[in-house]
Order: sequence, then structure tokens, then C-alpha cells
Amino acid sequence: MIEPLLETRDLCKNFGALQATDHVNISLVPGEIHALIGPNGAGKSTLVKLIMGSEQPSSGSVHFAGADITDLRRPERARAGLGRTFQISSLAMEHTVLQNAVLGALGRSGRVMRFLWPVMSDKALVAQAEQALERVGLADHRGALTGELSHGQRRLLEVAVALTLEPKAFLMDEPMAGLGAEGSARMTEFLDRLRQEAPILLIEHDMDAVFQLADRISVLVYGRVIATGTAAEIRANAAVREAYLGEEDA
Ligand SMILES: Nc1ncnc2c1ncn2[C@@H]1O[C@H](COP(=O)(O)OP(=O)(O)OP(=O)(O)O)[C@@H](O)[C@H]1O
Repeated sequence: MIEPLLETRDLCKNFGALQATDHVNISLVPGEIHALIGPNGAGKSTLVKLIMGSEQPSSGSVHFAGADITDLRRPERARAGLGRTFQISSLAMEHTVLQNAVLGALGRSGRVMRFLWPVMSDKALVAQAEQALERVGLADHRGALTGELSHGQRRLLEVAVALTLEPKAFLMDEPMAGLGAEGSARMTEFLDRLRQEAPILLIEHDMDAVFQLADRISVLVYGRVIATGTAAEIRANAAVREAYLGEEDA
């Protein structure tokens, strides 16, 4: 069996009487896209927060690259190689595309935030940022203001910012949200290639993208994983159809 890069063990999170995460055991192995789906409020975002370190679990643990990272803070987890793209944009709209990517690269260098101007004259950081923009197809927009980009281009820029950190694994929270058919297709194609470099735990409501991309799919309902399997296995699973896909059909 391939050793997982990322793993949660009996992870639980309670908010008062509500059990948002209920003994979740989920893993991410090298080379895969593992999609996490489930109805609204099933606990997907909470699980991502527990893995990234922005929420602490009530019990259970998170393991990454052979180490127990449960007690590590969010920036330490990011430096250890856990990359994330957010549901809500974290980009500075008044900065250029290149400046945003350089700020991402600066985060990895571990140096304290300096004024933008000296940072932009740091050749190594700029080269790293330019390479990330090239990879997502935004090199031609390097001088554009981020606020002028289309929604789809901003999503790609977020991925470029995450790439500058050279993560060992990605957590992506709805990268397709708000993308049109063309943007979705471009992102799907990009993630398809990216998995070879760093596996991706993907939260996504776009079922076409999920079923097209995912090597494995886990279905979360009321904080619990009710099934994990290939797209075909998940499609055929009666409990999943009842709890989730049946709801979509309705
Ligand atoms: N900080 C919090 N305090 C109290 N309850 C919370 C908190 N965060 C989440 N919850 C609750 O935990 C449950 C799971 O929420 P979560 O946002 O993780 O679900 P989700 O699957 O990501 O939903 P969506 O698809 O709508 O984003 C929900 O009932 C939510 O109201």
C-alpha cells in the first residue's frame, strides 16, 4: 500500500452540542486527487480548517509527511508543505498580478513582510513568482491590476500564489466556484496535471469536475464519512445516492 502523505485519524470537532466532524479518517496519497463532497453544512470546510490548523480538533490527530502536525500552528503547517487555496479570495486587488505572486513567494522565504518596493527588486522572488504565473497561464497578465482580472483568472492567480510555496500537498476549497464552462475546463485541465507534483484534497460542488478528476471520492454527511471510493463506486453506493446524489436528482 502507498504510504499516505496526509492523514486524519479519528478526527472530531464539536461546536457545543453539534458534532461538525465525527471520527473522520481520511487520507491523501501521492499522485491522487481525493475529492470531498457532501450536502451543505456536512462539515467540509470544518475538516479543511482542522487540517490546515485554523481550527483545533476536539480529539483525534492530523499527520503529514510522516509527522503528527496536530499541535502545529497554521503558518508552521504551510511551511511544512501544506498549500491551500481559499473559497474567498485572499488577493490584494490593488496590486498587480506579479506583486501578488511575489508576496506569495515572500511567505515561503520565511522573511518578515517588508515594503513591496524592495521585495519587487528581489530577483529570486520575482523569478519564482514569474514561473508560477507561467504555469497557470497568466504570464501575459503579470503587469495587470488584480482587480481587473476576470473571476476565472483570479482563481488561477490564487493557485499561482499557492504554487510559489512549492507545497507537497494541496487543499483546495471550491476552485471551480463561479467559473464559467471555459474557466472550469481550464482549471480542470490544470489540476489534472498538478496532481503528479502534489496530491490534492479537493472540496468542490461542481460534480462534473469531481467525477472527471477524482481518483477517490469521500462523501461527508453530518460530519461523518459515509463512503470512500472511486467515482464508479460512489455513483453505485445506495447510501450515497440516498444522502446526497438523490438530493441532487430531486
Ligand atoms: N465556528 C462555528 N461555530 C459553530 N458552528 C459551526 C462553526 N463552524 C461551522 N459550524 C457548523 O458546523 C457544521 C458544518 O459546517 P461546515 O461549514 O464545515 O460545512 P460545509 O460542508 O463546509 O458546508 P458548505 O458546503 O455549506 O460550505 C454546520 O452545521 C455549521 O453551522
